[in-house]
Amino acid sequence: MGRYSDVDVIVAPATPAQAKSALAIVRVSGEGCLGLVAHCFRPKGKAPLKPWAPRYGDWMDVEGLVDDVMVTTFRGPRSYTGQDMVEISCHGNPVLIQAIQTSLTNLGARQARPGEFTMRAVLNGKMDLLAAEAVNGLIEANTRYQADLIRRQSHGPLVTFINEQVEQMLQMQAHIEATIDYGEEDIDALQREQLAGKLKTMVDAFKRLEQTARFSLAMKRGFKVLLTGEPNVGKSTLFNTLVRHERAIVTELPGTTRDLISEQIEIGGLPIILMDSAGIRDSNDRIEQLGIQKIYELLHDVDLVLFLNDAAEPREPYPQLKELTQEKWFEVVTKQDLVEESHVAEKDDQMKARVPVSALTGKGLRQLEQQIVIRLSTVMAGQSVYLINQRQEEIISTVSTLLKSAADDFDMGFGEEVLSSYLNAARQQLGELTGETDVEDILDRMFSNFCLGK
Ligand SMILES: Nc1nc2c(c(=O)[nH]1)N(C=O)[C@@H](CNc1ccc(C(=O)N[C@@H](CCC(=O)O)C(=O)O)cc1)CN2
Ligand SMILES: Nc1nc2c(ncn2[C@@H]2O[C@H](COP(=O)(O)OP(=O)(O)OP(=O)(O)O)[C@@H](O)[C@H]2O)c(=O)[nH]1
Repeated sequence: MGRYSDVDVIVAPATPAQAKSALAIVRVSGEGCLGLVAHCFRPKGKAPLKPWAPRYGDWMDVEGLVDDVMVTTFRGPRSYTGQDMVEISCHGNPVLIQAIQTSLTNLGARQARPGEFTMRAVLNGKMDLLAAEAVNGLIEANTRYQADLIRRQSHGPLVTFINEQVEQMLQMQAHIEATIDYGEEDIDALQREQLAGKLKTMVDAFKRLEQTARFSLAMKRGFKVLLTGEPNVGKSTLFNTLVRHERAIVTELPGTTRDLISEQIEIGGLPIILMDSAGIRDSNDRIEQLGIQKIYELLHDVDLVLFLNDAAEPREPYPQLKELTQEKWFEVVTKQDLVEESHVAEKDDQMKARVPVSALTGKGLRQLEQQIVIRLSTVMAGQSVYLINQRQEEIISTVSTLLKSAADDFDMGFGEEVLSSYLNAARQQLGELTGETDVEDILDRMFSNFCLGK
């Protein structure tokens, strides 16, 4: 079990310990915890405690009655941690929660470290590292959409993907070994070409996976969507309409520029930081002040740009926009109520869509929101595997770089053994991702971010 002893009985509140609430749960895990609990808990009635069946009774400490509680016992290995466990459900008062904990630490239990219950679950084979990270992700999720993504991921698609890739790498390496061992000469050109082809497929797969991290990050901090366009096209009006139309999420918005008015809303389950660039585009003076560079930076910093165009006096989109990738911006034709229907020309290609709206009548708003969601989730389209946190992102990014270098070096004519050593390094990284190598180091770093009692 390495330096992680799990013989200690650990105790921690699994619910907020500093706030008052109707109920609270104190969690206990470890060999002998049922005995400790027997010292403090007096169930009503004579029947003995049965595992997995909650019982009502009194919790006592040396001073007397602490609280009337519900106690559920679990018998290892059929528990969350895989050990004997107890859950004490008491009244949600910090004083009572603390008293229950103290009554147990006085008997020899110790306060659990953050994430230690889940760490034990990993060490006891109840879940793998990625599933444990998903538990934390679930607790941190801000929207239902995000929770769903994380839950789906925790069921193993990432592990399956990694295992498949590692298998491929091993096959390539076995192939290389075989030719190095038995062949008097180098691998022939055809075999090199095949290896290069496989490597390229692998590089692409990891690149796609790497990009999903951007999406997950945005799911946490919000997707930045910027409204731009000439003065008077209706930016502020559309901004206000979208904000009122959707439930506004009131949170702090770190990192948004002062010159921008912004508001966090939710569209189609995606958290969105809607920004009105009125402050920037207001007058030519301000554009001069801020400099073209600033606008460039802003356009590149946000996830999506809506170029608003007045239906009655359409203009050419800004040249800066045309330098962005196609999925990163689209045109919104405003004030449709002022023009004939025939002006509403929709383009065929979805990525070149021009969305007609009227903030006045509400026409086209649904389509606009749909288009925003489509654009923002393009990274995820057709992708069943994705990354949910920074640790995963860092590892996949390293693997991606290693494979890219391998492909480049191989193209430049380096030998197969060079390729093989890149693959070794990549497999080592992937082992860390799933927890096959260096588990304890990873556990240390990973679980320090968890909630107490989890
Ligand atoms: N009261 C309570 N609610 C909770 C949890 C908990 O631990 N306690 N959970 C904690 O995350 C979540 C539910 N997840 C759980 C996962 C596994 C087990 C568990 O005891 N598993 C055993 C026994 C399964 C069985 O009875 O068949 C096992 O896996 O062997 C319990 C809860 C959310 N709600
Ligand atoms: N008929 C009609 N008028 C609109 C619509 N949207 C905005 N307007 C009007 O257009 C004018 C400009 O709207 P704003 O929302 O202030 O435009 P803006 O782009 O934010 O303007 P600046 O703050 O100067 O950049 C106002 O008089 C609005 O009432 C619309 O959908 N239909």
